[in-house]
Amino acid sequence: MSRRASPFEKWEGLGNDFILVEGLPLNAERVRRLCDRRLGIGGDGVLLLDRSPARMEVWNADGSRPEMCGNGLRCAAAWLVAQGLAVPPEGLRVATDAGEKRCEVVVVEPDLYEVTVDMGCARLTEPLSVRLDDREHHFTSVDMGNPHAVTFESHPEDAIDTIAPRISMAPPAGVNVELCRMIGPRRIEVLVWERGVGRTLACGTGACAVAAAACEAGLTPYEAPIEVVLPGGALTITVASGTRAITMRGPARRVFTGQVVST
Ligand SMILES: N[C@@H](CCC[C@H](N)C(=O)O)C(=O)O
Repeated sequence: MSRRASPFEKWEGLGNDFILVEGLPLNAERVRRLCDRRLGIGGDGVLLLDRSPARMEVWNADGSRPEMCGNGLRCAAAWLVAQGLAVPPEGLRVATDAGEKRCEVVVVEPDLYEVTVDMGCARLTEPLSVRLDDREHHFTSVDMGNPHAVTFESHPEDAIDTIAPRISMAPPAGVNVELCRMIGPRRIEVLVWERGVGRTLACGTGACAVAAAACEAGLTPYEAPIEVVLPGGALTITVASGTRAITMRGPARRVFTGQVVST
């Protein structure tokens, strides 16, 4: 039996880590094996990338296919630049299942990049209320291409591991859950439970959804940079008033390279 080796790179954005591959045939089972932290490479997801035209396809660690990934997109854009792709003056355009996104990539040091992304417009959808263990939980639903349930209600300390996984199963397709606390006029602390992954150190689309929900609730102003502080670090998010068009700025780092070996 012949063994084929395909190159991969491992990248992370605030500890949200991804296996980046090009031209590797994927299915749910293969993605689960690649993302397994003991039996595979380990990661919160796999990003299948094309250079020309630039495109990112996202897979969650459980083998499901979300529409969009903010931290992943910063990694994908930085990867394209690291491959030597010529970047037009107006920035890089990367196609995703949630539409084309414009990215600006700055090299900070070898293997570390700062990426600013036009994430498109946050869309507020039907609020979500869930009754669990005799308590009603209220969430602002925000569509960033993928679905988010955001709350500023106070919760017990373990809620991210106890309540959030149950909320994340909300029909029809599940949601990413963000438990938030204002810690300054333009600073928000957030814990994330990601659909198809579990608790992660950061979520880019989640940070955008949180900022949009906070502006909508009058907790922080539109048009000014908001610092969203996640366990893995902070992202800077700006929400335009009216359109709710969002920009996200944060790091992307190449961690290692290797080969996927398969028979
Ligand atoms: N980590 C991501 C979001 C990845 C997709 C998400 N788990 C979903 O199922 O929608 C981000 O940085 O945005």
